[in-house]
Amino acid sequence: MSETLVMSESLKKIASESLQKPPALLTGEWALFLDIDGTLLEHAEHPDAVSVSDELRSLLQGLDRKLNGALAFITGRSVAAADQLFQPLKLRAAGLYGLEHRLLPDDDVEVAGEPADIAALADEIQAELGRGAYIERKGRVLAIHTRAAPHLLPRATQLVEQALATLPKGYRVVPGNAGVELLPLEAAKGAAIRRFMDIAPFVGRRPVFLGDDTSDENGFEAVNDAGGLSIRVKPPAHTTAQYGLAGVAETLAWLKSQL
Ligand SMILES: O=P(O)(O)OC[C@H]1O[C@H](O[C@H]2O[C@H](CO)[C@@H](O)[C@H](O)[C@H]2O)[C@H](O)[C@@H](O)[C@@H]1O
Ligand SMILES: [Mg+2]
Repeated sequence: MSETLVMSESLKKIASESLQKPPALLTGEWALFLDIDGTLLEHAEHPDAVSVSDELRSLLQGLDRKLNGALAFITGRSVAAADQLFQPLKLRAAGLYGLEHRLLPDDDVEVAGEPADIAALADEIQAELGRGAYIERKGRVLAIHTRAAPHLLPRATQLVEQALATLPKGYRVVPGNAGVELLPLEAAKGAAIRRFMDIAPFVGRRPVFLGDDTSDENGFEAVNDAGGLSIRVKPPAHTTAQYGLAGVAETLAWLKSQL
């Protein structure tokens, strides 16, 4: 390895390690936006294999109360999937990277169907990758999970990238955690956060967003621009987040300290 490469690798490490833990701060002035997987929940082998403890439910309920409702999930899962996980707790939520919004905890969310071209693509990818990959079909969003067969990730990524040429314009490919996702351009966590920030009880507060993934970077930019606070869980070498937390356990401890 060249000396320059060694030096830049060690500089990257320092950059990531130098991210400070976030300060204690949640008062009535703040609005809290939370990613789910990898932030509140440790990753599991399969999307359906995660579970939510009663302790986490009460923590979220307590924070929601403390913030007078200015708390929302901002997740790549659908709102229905988030509800299923956290039941009976229902919170405000943006699902599918902001394609779905539940602005009030009890509102219904209209579930969009799967377009024919996305359905055909999902079938083709499943046939090509076989059972080692799990294709999560989320209407207009496709997640190809390769956690159980990591060697399939490069091919999975190639297949969705190739599909961009044949699909109607307006889709993009985003790296997931042990997988890759295909999503409409308008599905972006930053836009989802901005939408909440325009309405009560969020309006006028400063946003805080916690997330752990590439798709969360856009949310970090949105809260940075709004004078808020961005926190990356397990921060990599490069992130636009201002603060870092080492993992799910440290994130939950920080959230608890805000009650
Ligand atoms: O935005 P998030 O709330 O973090 O959701 C992102 C995706 O999370 C889920 O997939 C990831 O977590 C699974 C459970 O740990 C894991 O098996 C998978 O490998 C991860 O990629 C979820 O299934 C996706 O729909 C979300 O988009
Ligand atoms: Mg996540």
